[in-house]
Amino acid sequence: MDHALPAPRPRLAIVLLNLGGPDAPESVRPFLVNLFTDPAILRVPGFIRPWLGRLIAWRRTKPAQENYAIIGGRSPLRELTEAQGQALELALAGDAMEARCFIAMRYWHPMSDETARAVQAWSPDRVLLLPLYPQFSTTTTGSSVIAWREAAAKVGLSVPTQVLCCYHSDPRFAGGVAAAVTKSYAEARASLPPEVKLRVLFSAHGLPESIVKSGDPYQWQVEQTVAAVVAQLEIEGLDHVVCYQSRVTPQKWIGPSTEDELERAGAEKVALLVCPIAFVSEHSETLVELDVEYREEAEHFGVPGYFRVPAQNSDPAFIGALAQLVREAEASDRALCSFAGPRQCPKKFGDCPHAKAKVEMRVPATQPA
Ligand SMILES: C=CC1=C(C)c2cc3[nH]c(cc4nc(cc5[nH]c(cc1n2)c(C)c5CCC(=O)O)C(CCC(=O)O)=C4C)c(C)c3C=C
Ligand SMILES: [Fe+2]
Ligand SMILES: [Fe+2]
Repeated sequence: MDHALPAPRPRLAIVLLNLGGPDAPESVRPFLVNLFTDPAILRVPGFIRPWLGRLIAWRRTKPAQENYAIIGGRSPLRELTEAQGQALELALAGDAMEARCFIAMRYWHPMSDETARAVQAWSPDRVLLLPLYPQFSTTTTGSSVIAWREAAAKVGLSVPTQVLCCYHSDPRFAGGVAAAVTKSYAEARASLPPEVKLRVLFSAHGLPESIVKSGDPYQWQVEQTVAAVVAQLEIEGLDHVVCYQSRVTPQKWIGPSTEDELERAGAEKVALLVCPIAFVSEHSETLVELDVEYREEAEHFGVPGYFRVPAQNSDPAFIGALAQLVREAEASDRALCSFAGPRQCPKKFGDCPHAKAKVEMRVPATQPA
């Protein structure tokens, strides 16, 4: 009789990349310092950044704390991301590889350093960096990948690593969003008088215009996502707009702003269904900015109805889409957005099968000490 044990399954460490959020009121300031001293966010000469970043963080602390106070003093992002990781592991449980999910947040715990140590201790055969940002931006995925590379180099983690840079027009991802929009649209329609028109605002996080002008593909990818979602919506005479929220610096940001769209809808007496299109999890910018601040503004402008599509969180359609993307990455023998070495910036970060466009990226090469 043959008693040979089956060969162990290859191990795949999936590192979910997200922004992170403060876990207590006293974490708000250091979280903001981490954010505003990131060269991908604050694009000023390196010698000014630590000072200016701390100053901006200091000024932003009180309003941010007030926002977090509305949702219990902390961001729900860690728990929601952990739940996404568990759901993804479960979805991949029957596959040929043994997949384990880890979380690397960019600005609050668990951050890349601690996660890289945990990944190293698990001894994976491969690593897949999977951003919880459907669209690539140098400020989000780009920054997280740079931080991961530095952390991996520090702990000597040198297994083959792939980056799934973006999935903005993935039909399964878009299908999940479309299903959520369809449901919310029907609910909103049912609660409105028939003569009141309903408009869908696809609201994405904004970016300073200068970042987009320097080659960041984010805005283009957001538009691709909206087109992919709308293509799957079967809503006759759909009225929809792409707009941008969460401006936090005085520079010019990309538009139209979600706030301007609230004002326009008020003037036109059109009801609104707001769909977050660049966030896959609920957090302060959906639960506070969209649900509290913008709702109040909509009322102020006389918008005749204000509704919101929930973020995906661990919705099975979203997790199923991620599982398929992981399988496709596994089946591919090259990095989806390849990068050469631990400190080397990719020349073409956005040039991958998912980006469907060749975009020269100018990603800051170094991280703050
Ligand atoms: C210049 C500043 C900022 C840029 C550019 C930016 C881009 C960007 N951010 C997200 C997603 C998230 N942002 C979150 C919080 C957050 N972001 C900024 C600033 C910029 N973001 C600040 C100051 C904060 C802190 C909250 C606040 O002060 O209002 C979060 C997490 C929030 C949570 O509750 O945990 C996410 C997620 C994207 C997608 C993006 C560009 C594409
Ligand atoms: Fe990509
Ligand atoms: Fe942000």
